[in-house]
Amino acid sequence: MADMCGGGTKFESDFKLIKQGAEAKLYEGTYLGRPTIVKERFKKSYRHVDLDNHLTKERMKSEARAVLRCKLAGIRTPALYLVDFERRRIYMEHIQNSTTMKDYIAEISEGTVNGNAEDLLMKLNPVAQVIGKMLGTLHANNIIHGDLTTSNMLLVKDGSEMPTVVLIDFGLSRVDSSVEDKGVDLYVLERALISTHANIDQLFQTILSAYVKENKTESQAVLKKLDEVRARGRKRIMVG
Ligand SMILES: Nc1ncnc2c1ncn2[C@@H]1O[C@H](COP(=O)(O)OP(=O)(O)OP(=O)(O)O)[C@@H](O)[C@H]1O
Repeated sequence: MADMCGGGTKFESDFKLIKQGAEAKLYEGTYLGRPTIVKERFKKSYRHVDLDNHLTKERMKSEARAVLRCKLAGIRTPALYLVDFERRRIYMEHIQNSTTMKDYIAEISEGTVNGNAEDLLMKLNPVAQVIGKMLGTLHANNIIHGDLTTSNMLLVKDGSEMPTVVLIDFGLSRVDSSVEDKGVDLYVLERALISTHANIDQLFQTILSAYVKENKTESQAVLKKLDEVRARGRKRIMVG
């Protein structure tokens, strides 16, 4: 094997496991001299091996395709360095000095006097604008993220006035999409915001206002779909 080195593999000596998620293991290290994150998807033993290989390969392909489309559209994502289908690994840029939006909101909330919602919204306004603009661009380019949560947005602390937001984890993404898909994408984000961050219902409105400006041609149709998806969600909750 090409990457064997001494008793262990070269990969294991070069990369350190940093997270074991539901779908994948995450490693950090250096690849071709650059700080790198490697995402290695698990084998699912409950699935037939051929089906599992096929599904994993498709997911990795759609992840790579979406990242490329984002780059063309000017949306910041980690650069892809290598896609190794055989070992189920994607090597990507390690976004340095970053924090997830989830942690950032929690951090800002802690520093807000008595959890004052107005104060909190004012502080989060610049980053909400950037997120809305980014999502408007994403959808205007027919890219669906598929898992828009505040853990999948990284905020780079580079001291600049305009926040830099990097979108990650495109494992459920698609690049061929309908207005319905876009409505669902926004609904996922709304639910994620409501369930993890109390006190900031208004934040989603700020994100939507910026979204509308960026995705002018179809935003009204997407917002209408969003309303329909919300209504379906409420019905499901009532029926149980
Ligand atoms: N390229 C990157 N640069 C910096 N940090 C990253 C990068 N990719 C992932 N992370 C960090 O690792 C976390 C998990 O990443 P990711 O969502 O891709 O993995 P996952 O296994 O799908 O996670 P989960 O099971 O929680 O959805 C992110 O929230 C982020 O903190």
